[in-house]
Amino acid sequence: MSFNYRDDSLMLHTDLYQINMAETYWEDGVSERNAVFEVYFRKLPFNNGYAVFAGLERIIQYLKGLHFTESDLEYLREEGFKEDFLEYLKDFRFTGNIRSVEEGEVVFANEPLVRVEAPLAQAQIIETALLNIVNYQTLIATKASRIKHAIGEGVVMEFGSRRAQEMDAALWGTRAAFIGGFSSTSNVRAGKLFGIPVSGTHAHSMIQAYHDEYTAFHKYARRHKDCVFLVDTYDTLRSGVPNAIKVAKELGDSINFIGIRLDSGDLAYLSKAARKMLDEAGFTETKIVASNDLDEYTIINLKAQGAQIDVWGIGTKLITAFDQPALGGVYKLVSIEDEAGNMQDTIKISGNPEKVTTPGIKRVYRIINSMNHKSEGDYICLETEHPEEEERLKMFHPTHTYISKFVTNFHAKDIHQDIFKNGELIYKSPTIYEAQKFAEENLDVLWDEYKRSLNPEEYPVDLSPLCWENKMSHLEMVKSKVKNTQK
Ligand SMILES: Nc1ncnc2c1ncn2[C@@H]1O[C@H](COP(=O)(O)OP(=O)(O)OP(=O)(O)O)[C@@H](O)[C@H]1O
Ligand SMILES: O=P(O)(O)OC[C@H]1O[C@H](OP(=O)(O)OP(=O)(O)O)[C@H](O)[C@@H]1O
Ligand SMILES: O=C(O)c1cccnc1
Repeated sequence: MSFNYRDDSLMLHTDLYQINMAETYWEDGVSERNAVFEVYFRKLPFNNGYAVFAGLERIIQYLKGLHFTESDLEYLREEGFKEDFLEYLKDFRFTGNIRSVEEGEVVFANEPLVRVEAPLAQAQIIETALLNIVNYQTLIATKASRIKHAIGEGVVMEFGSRRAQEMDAALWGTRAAFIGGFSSTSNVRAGKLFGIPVSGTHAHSMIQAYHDEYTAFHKYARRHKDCVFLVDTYDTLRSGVPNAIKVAKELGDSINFIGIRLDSGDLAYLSKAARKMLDEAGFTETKIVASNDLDEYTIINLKAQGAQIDVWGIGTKLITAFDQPALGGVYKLVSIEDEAGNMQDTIKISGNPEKVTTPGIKRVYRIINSMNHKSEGDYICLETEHPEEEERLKMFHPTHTYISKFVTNFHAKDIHQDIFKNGELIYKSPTIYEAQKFAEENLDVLWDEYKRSLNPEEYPVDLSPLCWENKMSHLEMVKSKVKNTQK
């Protein structure tokens, strides 16, 4: 086994069955037929009322210049793929269209997030990577948003790299967390690659290396003007905080005594006691940083106890999406070109009504009330429809259709952007700061009832009457086909 292919690529970052299906299409002469797939998830993660979309930047990087390298083809040859098909794969490039919601967009269950319109074989092969990217990054951006929501105005540092499911997750996870509202990361490479602010304190090992806090704090301060001293190595209130105060007093203006960090024990009690000691010593501006397996639940609880924590350091429970380790995003075929060159909508049936796919090439509009600028819900319609031109819109629940309302005086915002057109990247990515701000603005459009972390209201994601009728007629068509097969 070798990891040293000079031309390793992400092309084979797919499931074998995708390549087998692509081969089937190619051999049958249908590989170039236009196909439309949609990425969406069926259930919001963490029982949250919304999700924050992330992953587009990596999708762009992945698709740009995607091709089979020599060693990719060599490997497929060894796996038994034949020369004629390998010859076809040699010229593989992504030549399709991508429409996607932007990073930081607030999204909901059952609405298309990314739409791929491409030759069938291409659209098939890229499924695995697209889901891999969107499922993880959206999960982490959403977890980060929940944590940030619990914190409110406070600063939150991302500390997860050491606990992440390997390096890619640490890197892209911290980026997603920044989009979701985090303030900085401890991962220096993420700072370099993405421009996320980096920040950090120091570890217990530094105190242990010098055997005492007083010496360690002094040594650290010689090269680091901005100091956050970790105070819980031996005894927080009897040793850590007094030593930090002593060193800060001795060094005076030659350092910025920015803060102390608590990493164990009763964080509510210790933070209150430490606040008192710092204030009494005149360090009223010195902040208290807390870490230790924190998540939104502990944060809310600590706040309820009156904890005096200004800055939060969050690792494991964010980066591993501890309470829900996967988002179940799927990739479904909704329309495909027939022999005559016409697009035919397709459906996948399930005993579970929530799992029946919605056929057709669609758009998603956020229906924003023009009076209060809050969203009435999302409206999924066929691409040919123009709700933005309507005066009055009927919105109804797609499975419980009796739940309906008429909306007037609204603005319909198309939540997707064109990203690739005929294989060419036409989208200009925002900065990471713009993506974070975009997420904040999108959350502002939601009523608080959808944003609370516990038992939020269900946000309406509705189908247009035309889209719904199209779904019903395909359902009927498939049912009668099945009946005829049984005869
Ligand atoms: N006042 C508090 N209320 C609720 N949870 C708290 C409070 N203080 C700390 N916690 C949380 O309780 C957990 C305590 O973890 P644990 O039992 O491992 O103790 P510890 O303080 O980390 O001890 P150790 O010295 O072994 O590191 C952490 O998740 C921490 O965030
Ligand atoms: O608790 P998390 O949310 O995962 O945040 C990251 C943790 O990583 C560090 O602990 P670790 O024991 O790895 O190293 P240390 O010796 O520096 O405390 C740090 O002190 C945090 O507790
Ligand atoms: O800078 C810190 O305090 C830090 C960084 C990574 C993990 N835990 C803490």
